[in-house]
Amino acid sequence: MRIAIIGTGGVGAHFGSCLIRGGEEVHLVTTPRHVEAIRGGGVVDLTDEGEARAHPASVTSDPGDIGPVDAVVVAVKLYQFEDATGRIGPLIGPGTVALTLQNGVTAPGMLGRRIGADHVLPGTANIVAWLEGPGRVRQTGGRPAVAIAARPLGSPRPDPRDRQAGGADPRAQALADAFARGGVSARLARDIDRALWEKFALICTMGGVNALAHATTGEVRSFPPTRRLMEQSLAEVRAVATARGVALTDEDCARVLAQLDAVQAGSTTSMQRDLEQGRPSEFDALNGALVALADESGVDVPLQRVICAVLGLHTHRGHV
Ligand SMILES: NC(=O)C1=CN([C@@H]2O[C@H](COP(=O)(O)OP(=O)(O)OC[C@H]3O[C@@H](n4cnc5c(N)ncnc54)[C@H](OP(=O)(O)O)[C@@H]3O)[C@@H](O)[C@H]2O)C=CC1
Ligand SMILES: CC(C)(CO)C(=O)C(=O)O
Repeated sequence: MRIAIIGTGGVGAHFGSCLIRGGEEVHLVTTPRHVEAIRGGGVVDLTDEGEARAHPASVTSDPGDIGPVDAVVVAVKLYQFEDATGRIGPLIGPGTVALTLQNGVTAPGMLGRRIGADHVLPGTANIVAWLEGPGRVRQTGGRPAVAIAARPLGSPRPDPRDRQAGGADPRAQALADAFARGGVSARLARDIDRALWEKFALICTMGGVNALAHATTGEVRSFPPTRRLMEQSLAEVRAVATARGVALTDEDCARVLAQLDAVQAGSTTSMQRDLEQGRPSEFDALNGALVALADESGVDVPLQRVICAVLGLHTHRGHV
């Protein structure tokens, strides 16, 4: 498959390396500092298994150098999204699909407004990865996973109770197969909205409450007062999801809580790490976006407001 990846940070560089090693024709679109490093030595991918080097078919800052591809994977931060996708045009042909892997629920709609909903496959990434330097990525915590919408954003939503309705789009299947060949656990999601909101609940809670408490997930979950904040955060996200037509069930919420209980005690999130290291962070596009959606829907989310106020102050000050 001919695949372009926009952004070579934690997510883009690791998945890029996997897709290259799985045999796909991978083109990377990234910032000049990564272009230079990757042209010189490939993508250096550091995992618990050791170091691997992967050489893409091309690496550039200009999508015009690549032209139309079968699939685009958008792997930039939410605050870089509009800028990075503003130049996506040359990569999109009539049959191209573009996968969004951002946390939160806003990226698919933003991309759909730009290139047309029929081209957009919303997705989620379950991975712990970060940049160690230009072209150099560290991934840890076991085999990463992606969930890819079985059908593009513009498709009518099949009734989730009807197992026969609305088969998978062959392009979504081909992309999932490519990830799987690269060693990534890949599944097609018939109800991607539910998957996005579940991940949103996890990230607003783990990232938001951890950063508010300046603590790891292990500390937050084992101290009863902060554990109650975790539970309150999940309940707030659930209320907003329900108001917006995505009725997360008790089982969905129990699954998210079980994930929070299962991650390694020292775990943090990418947003939290960015905040703690004084880098721009996605809190405004995650907990902040949740508050905006809650306001639109008339839902009260007092804890999310506190998280946003405190993290806003940290951002203003430049560090946690
Ligand atoms: N990291 C993780 O473990 C996880 C992250 N996510 C989500 O995935 C998304 C990506 O996160 P992550 O990989 O951590 O982010 P990173 O900050 O590590 O990577 C983003 C990359 O995009 C590059 N970039 C910035 N602007 C552009 C542009 N205009 N065109 C092309 N490339 C550009 C950046 O370059 P430069 O380095 O020069 O700034 C950087 O290399 C986020 O929405 C995050 O929430 C989801 C699950 C886990
Ligand atoms: C919580 C986690 C690690 C799950 O993939 C994540 O999404 C992030 O750090 O941004």
